[in-house]
Amino acid sequence: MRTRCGYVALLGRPNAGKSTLLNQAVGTKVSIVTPKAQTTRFRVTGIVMRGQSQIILVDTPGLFAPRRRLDRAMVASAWESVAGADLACMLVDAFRANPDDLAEPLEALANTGRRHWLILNKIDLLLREKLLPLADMLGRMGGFSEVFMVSALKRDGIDSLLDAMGAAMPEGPHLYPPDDLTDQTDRMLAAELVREQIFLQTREEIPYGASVETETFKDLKDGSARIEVTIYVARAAHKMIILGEGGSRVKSIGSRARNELERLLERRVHLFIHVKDRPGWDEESARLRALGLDG
Ligand SMILES: Nc1nc2c(ncn2[C@@H]2O[C@H](COP(=O)(O)OP(=O)(O)OP(=O)(O)O)[C@@H](O)[C@H]2O)c(=O)[nH]1
Repeated sequence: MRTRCGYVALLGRPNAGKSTLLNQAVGTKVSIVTPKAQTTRFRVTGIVMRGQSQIILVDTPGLFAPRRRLDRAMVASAWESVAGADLACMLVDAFRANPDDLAEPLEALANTGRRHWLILNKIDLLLREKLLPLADMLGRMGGFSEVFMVSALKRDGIDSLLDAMGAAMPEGPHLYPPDDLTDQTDRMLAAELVREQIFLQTREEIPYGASVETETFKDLKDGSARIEVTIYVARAAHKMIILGEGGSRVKSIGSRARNELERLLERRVHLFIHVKDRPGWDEESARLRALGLDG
């Protein structure tokens, strides 16, 4: 039997549920999930085997109107993922969908000339009578060749979606070994899990102004890992908030991130967190390059 392999770009407004879908598809956490919008900054791939098909899923930063430079870079990065993909999937939060708000990205997607599918997510929050007309309207607006209705959270409809994706991949050799789940390194995962905790444990603009980098990742003789990460914050005042009274918040960020890391890496982890302020970090092109988002 011939093998198939291809790239699927996952697109969608912030908070549509792309990371949740990616993690469900892969079967483990490869992308951080928070209730707040715009948490995805890296293009993370998840690799899913479906019979003879290898599906390489690319999670993209949220598509939204560019305001600051980092935002523009994130939007550009999302469209770049589409250009390199065999299939583009537009994920829409069916519960909060506003067709007017979607007109522009749907048109832009249709104009790429790539094969594109619509995935209506969060159907667990919606009655069927509301869902079907929405699917019909968006399906026509975006010229989608297929429309799927899923609940990424409840894993409803995910298997049929993956079966269809597998069958839609072009014939070709697999690009990754069959047991690879992602191309995200453990270094990147460590930084992302710390960033996830910043999103979960601080409020308002603080998480959006913070970036996290893994400085060292050492394998120790006893099988554990020694990891040092730095949290860069946009303002000195944010540093105080992230540290918390007597360092209590950064301790809590560190211990939750470490627990997650130990669970996912299946090894003991010693995690050290430094907090530094670097005003205007998100305007620096060097930092954008470090995030893989220059342009
Ligand atoms: N009820 C419900 N909630 C969902 C579903 N899928 C995702 N969510 C929730 O929606 C929120 C956003 O999910 P994410 O997966 O982080 O969304 P995202 O599209 O990756 O967001 P960005 O990182 O902002 O691009 C989280 O609180 C999820 O738990 C779903 O099928 N049903």
